[in-house]
Amino acid sequence: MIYTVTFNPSLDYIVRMDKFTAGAINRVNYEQVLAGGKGINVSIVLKNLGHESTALGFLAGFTGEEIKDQLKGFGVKSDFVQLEKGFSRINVKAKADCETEINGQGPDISEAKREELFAQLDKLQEGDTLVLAGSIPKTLPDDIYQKIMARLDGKGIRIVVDAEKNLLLNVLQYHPFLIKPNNHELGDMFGVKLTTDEEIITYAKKLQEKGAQNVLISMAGDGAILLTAEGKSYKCPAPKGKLINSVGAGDSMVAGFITGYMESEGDFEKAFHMGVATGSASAFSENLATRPEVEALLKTIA
Ligand SMILES: Nc1ncnc2c1ncn2[C@@H]1O[C@H](COP(=O)(O)OP(=O)(O)O)[C@@H](O)[C@H]1O
Ligand SMILES: O=P(O)(O)OC[C@H]1O[C@](O)(COP(=O)(O)O)[C@@H](O)[C@@H]1O
Repeated sequence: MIYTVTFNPSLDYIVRMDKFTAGAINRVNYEQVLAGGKGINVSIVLKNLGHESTALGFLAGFTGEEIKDQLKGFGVKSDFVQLEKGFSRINVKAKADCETEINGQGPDISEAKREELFAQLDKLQEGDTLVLAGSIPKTLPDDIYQKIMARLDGKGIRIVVDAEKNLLLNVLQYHPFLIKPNNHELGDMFGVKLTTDEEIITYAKKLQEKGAQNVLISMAGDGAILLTAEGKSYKCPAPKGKLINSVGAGDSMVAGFITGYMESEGDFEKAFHMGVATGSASAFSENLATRPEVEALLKTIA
């Protein structure tokens, strides 16, 4: 069984306008409200690709209700811990000549509510896959993913982590099966700007030295690089297409990789190609990738 955890789910308010001017009234010509947050996006894309998962995490308020309803609409199973105060955040994605994102901070999560999630995770079994993805509300300590991995250590659960900076660095000692920073996040972790593939591979290897098994580095329109635990490396350019909405492309890549890995019974190159095709299929679409869109792009890669 696959479980995704989103500590800080969101409603993504996606708007388009011809021009965005800071400090002025901007009127939009397109708007959409989508359930989001990294683990949630992974669950939606897994479902689109034909795989069941259960979305876990925390929801609050009227926005939380909408997120739950949208997931139901997608046919995604969920079992969120309900918070009594506050509301799940709203993340604004403003697309004009350039993209501006304003991500909310999210509700407080008490110790007792955290324990409720931990109790759910204690029920995971050998062979399960767990995706820990996205930021955490400011009120939580940034060793929370580490605490979860320590708790599940040795149980034979395949853990995938998609998070930034310390949240990710802190878990490496527990040997996550897969991590997926993008090239900018990888550079930020080491305080450097990475420009060439060689530099990216050098720093991705440092994450392996710190304990990560397989490291997938996404590079938006430049495709991706995979370093496997067995010491192999793969590079794949992104398929050609028109960029429409890159929100959720990284999450889609994670879902595609897991799908490719399961369907090929552990072939990393196939998983990698499926990941790239799924990321790009989402980037080339208003909504998250569907299976036919992914299959069409996969033919251009593999
Ligand atoms: N402009 C684009 N053109 C083609 N593919 C894209 C584009 N942006 C993203 N992708 C695909 O989605 C994957 C993940 O995108 P990226 O933006 O690197 O992730 P994140 O959203 O985590 O920053 C890329 O490796 C690529 O396969
Ligand atoms: O948890 P974070 O890092 O604030 O990111 C949340 C945002 O990331 C997304 O999950 C999209 O992520 P990606 O574009 O990296 O795939 C949005 O749905 C959401 O608004």
